[in-house]
Amino acid sequence: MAKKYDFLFKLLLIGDSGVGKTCLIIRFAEDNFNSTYISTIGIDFKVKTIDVEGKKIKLQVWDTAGQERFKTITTAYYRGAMGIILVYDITDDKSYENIQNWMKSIKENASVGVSRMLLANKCDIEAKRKVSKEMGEKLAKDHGIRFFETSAKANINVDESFMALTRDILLKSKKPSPTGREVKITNDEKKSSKCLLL
Ligand SMILES: Nc1nc2c(ncn2[C@@H]2O[C@H](COP(=O)(O)OP(=O)(O)OP(=O)(O)O)[C@@H](O)[C@H]2O)c(=O)[nH]1
Repeated sequence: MAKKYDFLFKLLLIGDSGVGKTCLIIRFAEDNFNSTYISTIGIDFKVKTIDVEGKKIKLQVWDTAGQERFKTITTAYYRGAMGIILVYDITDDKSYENIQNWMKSIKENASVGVSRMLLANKCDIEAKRKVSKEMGEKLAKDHGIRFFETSAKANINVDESFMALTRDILLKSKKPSPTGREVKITNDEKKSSKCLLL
């Protein structure tokens, strides 16, 4: 059977528990939102194929548990990621401060040259904002990465941010670099699964 995509990219979302990683993925992959909070256990993923610059890109988007107790499991997935999305919650300043620790974790566990992006989620709840847009922009600039304020709930900048990161990876994959490879997907990986690896 003919392959239905030109590239397969693995993306990974990290950030403190409750910042909205799962909701961002569900909004992106299924255009849906649920306000019931079910904390991710270990790791999970969803798949979506998008068109970028005339190429069919299959995205395998990995959702990690933000809770510290799953750190050993989740960091094991950093290495295979071609893009890592760091997420904080604009109503939770601790989640913003912790981005530095998540950055450190990338340095320790991810492949050199991985594309990174910073998302400030829950921008629909302006009344409870604790982290200004400027603070987010500065943090992203300090690390030389893209930044978006997003809302999984109100569907703000979700597609745009995933598209931008995918475009960055595609650009890199056209040049010879450690991340510029097409990865194969196994049959077991083809369907989205719920809460793997305890
Ligand atoms: N208002 C608002 N609430 C959101 C948004 N995104 C997520 N939430 C809510 O925040 C809570 C946590 O969302 P999750 O997506 O489960 O958070 P998570 O980062 O995956 O959490 P862990 O799995 O524990 O790491 C849920 O109650 C969501 O409904 C958003 O953009 N706006």
